[in-house]
Amino acid sequence: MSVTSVTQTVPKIPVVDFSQKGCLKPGTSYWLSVRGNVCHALEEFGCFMVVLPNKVSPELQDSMFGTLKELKKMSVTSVTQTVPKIPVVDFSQESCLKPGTSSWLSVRGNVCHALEEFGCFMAVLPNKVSPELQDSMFGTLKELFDFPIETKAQTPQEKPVTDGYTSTSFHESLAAGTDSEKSRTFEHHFWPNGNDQYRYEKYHDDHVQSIVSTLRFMKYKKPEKTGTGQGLPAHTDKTFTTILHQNHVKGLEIYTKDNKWIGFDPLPSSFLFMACEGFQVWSNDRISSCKHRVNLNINEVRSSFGLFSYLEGVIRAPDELTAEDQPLKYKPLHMLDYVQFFLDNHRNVGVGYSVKEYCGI
Ligand SMILES: O=C(O)CCC(=O)C(=O)O
Ligand SMILES: [Fe+2]
Repeated sequence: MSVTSVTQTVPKIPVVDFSQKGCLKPGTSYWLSVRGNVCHALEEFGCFMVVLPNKVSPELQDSMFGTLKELKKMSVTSVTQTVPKIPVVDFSQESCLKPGTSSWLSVRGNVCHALEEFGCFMAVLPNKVSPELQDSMFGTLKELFDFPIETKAQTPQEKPVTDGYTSTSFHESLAAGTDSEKSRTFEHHFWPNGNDQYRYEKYHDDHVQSIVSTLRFMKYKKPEKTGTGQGLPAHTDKTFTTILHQNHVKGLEIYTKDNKWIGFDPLPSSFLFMACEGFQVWSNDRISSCKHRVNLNINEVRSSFGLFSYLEGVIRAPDELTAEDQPLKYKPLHMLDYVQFFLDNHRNVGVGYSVKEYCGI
């Protein structure tokens, strides 16, 4: 595509080729040629198409259009829509994590509103999860589930936090604690010589002292038949908070205050943040734990990661959240004891058992 002449019989927008290095150096023959084409094109059409081969790499394109797609989705999704949608909170401004700045105040307002209304929100962090990081995370997840069943079944386990391997006919999950020791034990169980891709604990904030977390890898088999609701039954997590990240295969749904199931539309650089049962106790029911399920309708393997976080010790609502018209709703809750109780008794108490039954007043 050197130069398309402007004198074609079927008129076409003229193309000017800027691929030669010298074409921007005044006086060179390339420059003279390009200048002639530009002038001619402008005189005839008032415009031209500029061709700059290799200047816009496929990666740059992907990143530009990816961001555009995210922005487009963000602008139409709001917590005040009439058809409810999972609220989106945009964390793209650097200053939004600096307390007191206007973007922090705005994000804080959106987070509180979303949690009060839905118990969850989708956090959009453009450019924080690069395509390379995504590939590496989902690549590691695939490698993990490709290990023989015997290796997976012997994954180190520690109670009460649900580390280890579990499976049903539709779904497998592998979980490991996120402190350095547990995560190293997990890594060496699968890769005796270590695996650089797996070493995620470098992303973990070790200043979050009282939080115990489990990182769980989940893989859902292709549904045998779509529309049969295979996946995970409706439940609330027995954690304080859960943060989910998934591949492109939809299926996660959350239950709204007006009793509707709404689907989560994942974006590559986004997470779903959910307030869970511990949060409900701490907030004295101001925030309800987010009820959700996985309902597979696409004939593809769905993969997801969950960071399940628990608070060590006892949770009680702070004074600010209890008042005469808002009396205390829960006895103090020892989260890890509650998790252990549920693990030991879930067959008897059922999947719908919650903190209301365990320590509600
Ligand atoms: O796979 C998902 O997105 C959700 C998993 C989930 O809800 C759970 O493990 O508690
Ligand atoms: Fe869950």
